[in-house]
Amino acid sequence: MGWLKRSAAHTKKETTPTGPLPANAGDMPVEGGLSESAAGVEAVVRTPSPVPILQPNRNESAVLEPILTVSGVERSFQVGGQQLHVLKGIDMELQPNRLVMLRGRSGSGKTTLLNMIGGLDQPNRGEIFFLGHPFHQWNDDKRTQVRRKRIGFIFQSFALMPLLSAWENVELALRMAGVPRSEWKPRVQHCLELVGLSKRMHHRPFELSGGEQQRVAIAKAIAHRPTLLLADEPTAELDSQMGAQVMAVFREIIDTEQVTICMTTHDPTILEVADHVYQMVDGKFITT
Ligand SMILES: Nc1ncnc2c1ncn2[C@@H]1O[C@H](COP(=O)(O)OP(=O)(O)OP(=O)(O)O)[C@@H](O)[C@H]1O
Repeated sequence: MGWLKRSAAHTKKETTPTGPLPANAGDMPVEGGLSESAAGVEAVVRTPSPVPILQPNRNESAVLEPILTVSGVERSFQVGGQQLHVLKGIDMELQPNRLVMLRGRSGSGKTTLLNMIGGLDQPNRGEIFFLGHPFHQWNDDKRTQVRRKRIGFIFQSFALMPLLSAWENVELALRMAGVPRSEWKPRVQHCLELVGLSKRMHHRPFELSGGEQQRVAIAKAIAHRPTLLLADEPTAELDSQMGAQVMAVFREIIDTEQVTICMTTHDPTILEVADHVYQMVDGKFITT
C-alpha cells in the first residue's frame, strides 16, 4: 500500500495520532539504456519560503552528518475503539548519497514510517530531524515547504498523469515546484535522458511499458533536485528485469544527482543493491 491511499488527500482509515502530539503539530512520486545519462543541469527551485532550507555539503558526503535522524519514533492509530501500535520505537539514520531499503512483511509498518520521514504524518512520540528541521514539531505548512523543495516521492503505481506525455509529466513537476519556465526544457531533457528514456520522451503512459512508466515517475520525482527520494515498493508491479532496470537507475541518480533514496520492498532479490537494509518486524527494526 502506498501514500496515495492515505496522504493528506487520501486518508485510508484514521490518520489523527492517538497519542500526545506537539502543540503545533499538523502533500504531499529502459529501453534507450542507462548509458544515455547526461551531465547535471542546474535547476533552482524558487518557491518563496520563510523556512530556511539547509543544504548538505555535497562534496563531503563521506564525513557528513546524516540528512535524516529518527529517534524513538512511535505511531499508533485508533481503530475500532482500540489502539493499534504500528511503530514501536524506531531509530534510524540516512546518510547522504545512499540507497537504503526498509524490508518487512506486509503490515509491519514500512509505509507508516516512510510517511513520517517524508513529513506526511507525525509520530506520537520521538523525534525526526530532516536536514536539521524538526518534522516532529512542525506544523503541516512548514513541513510542506521543506518537502516541496527537498523531497521527491515515487509510488508503486507510478502516479503519472495519463493524458500527458513523459515530457509533460516531468515538466508539470517543475511547474508545481515553482521552477522558472526558462529552466524547464534542459532539466526535463536531462532527467528523461538520465532514466534512459531519450527515445520515449513524447510517449504517453499507456504507450510505455511498466518499467518505462516507473522511469518517467523517477524523472518526475528528481526534476526539482530533491535531497531525499522516498519510494514505496517501486518495483512491486514490475517483472524482475524491469525491477532491475529501476534499481540501476536508482544507483545512477544517487551518483549523478547526489540524492539519498529510501525505499520499501518485499523483494529479497534486490536487497543486494542497497547500501543499508533495515529489517522491520512488527513495528521495530531487528538486526539480521
Ligand atoms: N491511517 C491509518 N489508520 C489506521 N491503521 C493504519 C493506518 N495506516 C496504517 N495502518 C495500519 O498500520 C499497519 C501497518 O501498515 P503499513 O502500511 O505501514 O505496513 P507496510 O509494512 O507498509 O505494509 P505493506 O507492505 O502491505 O504496504 C497495518 O495494520 C495498517 O492497517
